[in-house]
Amino acid sequence: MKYAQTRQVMAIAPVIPVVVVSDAASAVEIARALVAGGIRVIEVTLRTEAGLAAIEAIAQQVDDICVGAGTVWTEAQAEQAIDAGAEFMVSPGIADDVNAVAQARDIAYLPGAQTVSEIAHLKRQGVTATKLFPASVVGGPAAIKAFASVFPDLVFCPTGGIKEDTARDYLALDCVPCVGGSWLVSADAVAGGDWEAVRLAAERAVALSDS
Ligand SMILES: O=C(O)C(=O)C[C@H](O)[C@H](O)COP(=O)(O)O
Repeated sequence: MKYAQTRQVMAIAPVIPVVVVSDAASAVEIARALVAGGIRVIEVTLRTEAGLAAIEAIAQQVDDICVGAGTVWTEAQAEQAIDAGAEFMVSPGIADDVNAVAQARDIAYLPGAQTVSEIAHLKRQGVTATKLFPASVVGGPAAIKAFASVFPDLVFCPTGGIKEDTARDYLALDCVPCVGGSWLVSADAVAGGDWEAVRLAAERAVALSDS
């Protein structure tokens, strides 16, 4: 069971941008803008029809970015995402079937958890890194501190409700190598094709790791 890859993905940038795309072409533009701003990782959610095609297009057309699939709930989705070129997978909650695929295919995986019991379940499955979702609702940095006290060997990627101005509070915790968030790629920027706004948001996100 190898989960070292998950921590490698979490070490790429202080933020894993979570994107919801409506077409593969704009996904490629988004990924290029993120790379131009210094963020070399992207989580494309499978919440839209275009998600898989977007992962494939980014994997084939954008250099120097680690592309992953988000909102992965089923074994079939996991297999399809990996076949499309996903290098990591993320689920908002526990999805044991997806975890089994991640282990069988030796790919980085960040399953979500909300409670101590869910984190304990994931730990029993061999998971050493979890997405905490929705982080702001679950209790923010204070909650993560409390979770970390009973799971000192785990790391967290809090996601959900985190913005540019609150990310630093999470990243200040030793057990939080990165956060996830959709704020870098706003719906307005995508609708207007404003890739420069995405690049600038990525640049500001990189700066979050400066102490
Ligand atoms: O689709 C998934 O797999 C999710 O778990 C949900 C996303 O991670 C959140 O939508 C990001 O949260 P926001 O930054 O608050 O928008």
